[in-house]
Amino acid sequence: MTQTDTLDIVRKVADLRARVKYWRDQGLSVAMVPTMGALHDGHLTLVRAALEAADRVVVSVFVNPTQFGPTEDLSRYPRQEATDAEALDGIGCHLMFAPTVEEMYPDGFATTISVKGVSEPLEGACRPGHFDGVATVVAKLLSQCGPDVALFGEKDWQQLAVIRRMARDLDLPVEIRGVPTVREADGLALSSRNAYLSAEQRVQAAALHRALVTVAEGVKAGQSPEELCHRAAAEVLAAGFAHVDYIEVRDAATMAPLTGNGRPGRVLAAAKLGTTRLIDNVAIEE
Ligand SMILES: Nc1ncnc2c1ncn2[C@@H]1O[C@H](COP(=O)(O)OP(=O)(O)OP(=O)(O)O)[C@@H](O)[C@H]1O
Ligand SMILES: CC(C)(CO)[C@@H](O)C(=O)[O-]
Ligand code: BAL
Repeated sequence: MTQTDTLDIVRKVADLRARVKYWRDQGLSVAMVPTMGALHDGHLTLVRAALEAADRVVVSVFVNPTQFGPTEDLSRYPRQEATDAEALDGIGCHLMFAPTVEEMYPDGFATTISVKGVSEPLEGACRPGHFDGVATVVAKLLSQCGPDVALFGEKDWQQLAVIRRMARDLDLPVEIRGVPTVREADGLALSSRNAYLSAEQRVQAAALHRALVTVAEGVKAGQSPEELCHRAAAEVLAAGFAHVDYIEVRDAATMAPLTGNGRPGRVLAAAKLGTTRLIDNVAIEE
């Protein structure tokens, strides 16, 4: 098998496995960054961290249909593989794994991974079945690639918590690493879905992060989380958002309500700006 300095693209699980075996035979370590493509600087930050973490980096680009609800944006989700490949090549990524839906879910596919507890509230409650789709596809990607380390963004904090739980529960031989959220100058978390926003909405969008920071600071100062979250939701609506799905303070690892037992907390939110659903979260500093 040849090994070039430029990015290679494979679409078959067998080809991914062959490439990883080739690297393993040379004693090289492997990192994986799962994505749904439409890559932005948040993704590229994960890839740069992966390049620091291992000798070889695989980025998967797969818009996973099973994590989208029937009324969600699967058909209009941005797809731009050529641009993604160029961006990955430009920063020294070694391999892009871009399977088809048939390759990932062949006829007769019948298995779902469901992570209880941590996947149930917040995103799990708003998007029924979403985390089953995420957990199942991430388990498959990790099994197909067999990396030493897999990197995920803290922007999707609950997703990271679900994946950590799954990896522990299934004894997956991989380190799950979180990477801090990359933000625009006004605080908006980079997200592929930001591409849906109009110029006016793009300005309004920063209100979500501002509201989360206010809640986190208030909780740290000893104010009531319920009152803070209630006020934050009102601020977000006043800024132009159409609907707040949730703004809540939770245990950072389990997503259970925070009980003041000294465990780290997180403020998490999802809200709709026009038809675009944005999510974000911030830490409650100790
Ligand atoms: N701003 C960001 N900072 C850090 N990581 C990010 C950021 N945005 C996305 N990621 C991470 O990149 C990985 C792939 O995410 P994904 O392809 O869904 O992109 P996205 O921008 O989150 O898109 P979406 O609009 O679907 O939320 C995930 O681990 C996600 O948490
Ligand atoms: C982890 C993931 C790639 C699984 O499809 C997706 O949920 C995402 O991009 O965050
Ligand atoms: N970044 C999370 C993937 C999703 O919203 O489906």
